[in-house]
Amino acid sequence: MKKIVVMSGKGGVGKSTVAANLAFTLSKKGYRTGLLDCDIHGPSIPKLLGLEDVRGVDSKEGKLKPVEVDGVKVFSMGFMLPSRDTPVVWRGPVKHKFIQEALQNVDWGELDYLVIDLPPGTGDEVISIVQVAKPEGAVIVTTPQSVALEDVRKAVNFSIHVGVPVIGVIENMSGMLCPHCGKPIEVFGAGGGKKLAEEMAVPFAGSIPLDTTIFRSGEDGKPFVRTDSPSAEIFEKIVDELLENMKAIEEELKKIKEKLEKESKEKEKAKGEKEEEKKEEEDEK
Ligand SMILES: Nc1ncnc2c1ncn2[C@@H]1O[C@H](COP(=O)(O)OP(=O)(O)OP(=O)(O)O)[C@@H](O)[C@H]1O
Repeated sequence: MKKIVVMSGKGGVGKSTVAANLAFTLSKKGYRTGLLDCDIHGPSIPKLLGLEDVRGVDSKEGKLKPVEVDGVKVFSMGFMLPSRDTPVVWRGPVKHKFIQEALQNVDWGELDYLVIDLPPGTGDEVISIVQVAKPEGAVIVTTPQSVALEDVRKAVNFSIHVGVPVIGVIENMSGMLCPHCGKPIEVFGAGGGKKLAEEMAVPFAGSIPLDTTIFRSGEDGKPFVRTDSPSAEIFEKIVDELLENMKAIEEELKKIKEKLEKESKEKEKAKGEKEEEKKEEEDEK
């Protein structure tokens, strides 16, 4: 099971929308997919998928059972909270324990991909989740404004620090088509995400426009990739890009690992030969 975390430098940029639709696109491509919402303070996945009333967990032999939505197995930290209106007022260690239990005890069965929706930012909870989950790739979601882009720098540096490769930066709410004249309007600007990704030498996966279909789908509890909107097609290409990047990074890491193993074996061999020579010299003496 490959784990992909979806993160953002700041809140409200569309991270959960991307996480949910990434999971449904992977499932559409034939992969067995799970979606884990790790945002304790503001779990949005239940709302985006019409699961707000799911409460409590159907546990099987001490395992937490995910809810299946159109072939995608979904589990939200929100399912474990007493009610959707209850704020979480736990201190760090309690939250860490809760996160650890949820991450280790969900009964996913056989999966190809697990998409993890992280809380916004790079705080304590994000560190806990990444340490426990050990993901293979990170997707960073941003919007074009400079305030959001500044936080992306932090998110990229965080990924580098914790050793999770960035498989793509996605610029969300990147312009919209005027419903009257059809011309593009750059509501929050555009292109900043791509520039920043280039600057920080991480892959850029694509831009998603500000689109009323995306907003409406979220309100109706349905993934927008299940609609016939142009944004669904755009998103499918973004997912292809993410998968290609992930594959390329995996191959690169495999090569590095093989090179290091070869070097270590050669070092061991040389060391053995040296010791042998030394022993022979001593014997001769
Ligand atoms: N491209 C878009 N076009 C229109 N609406 C969008 C788009 N992307 C996201 N939205 C809407 O913006 C709102 C916030 O999205 P979402 O919950 O995915 O953000 P988030 O970054 O996960 O937020 P949080 O920080 O609270 O977890 C939702 O109502 C969603 O439907």
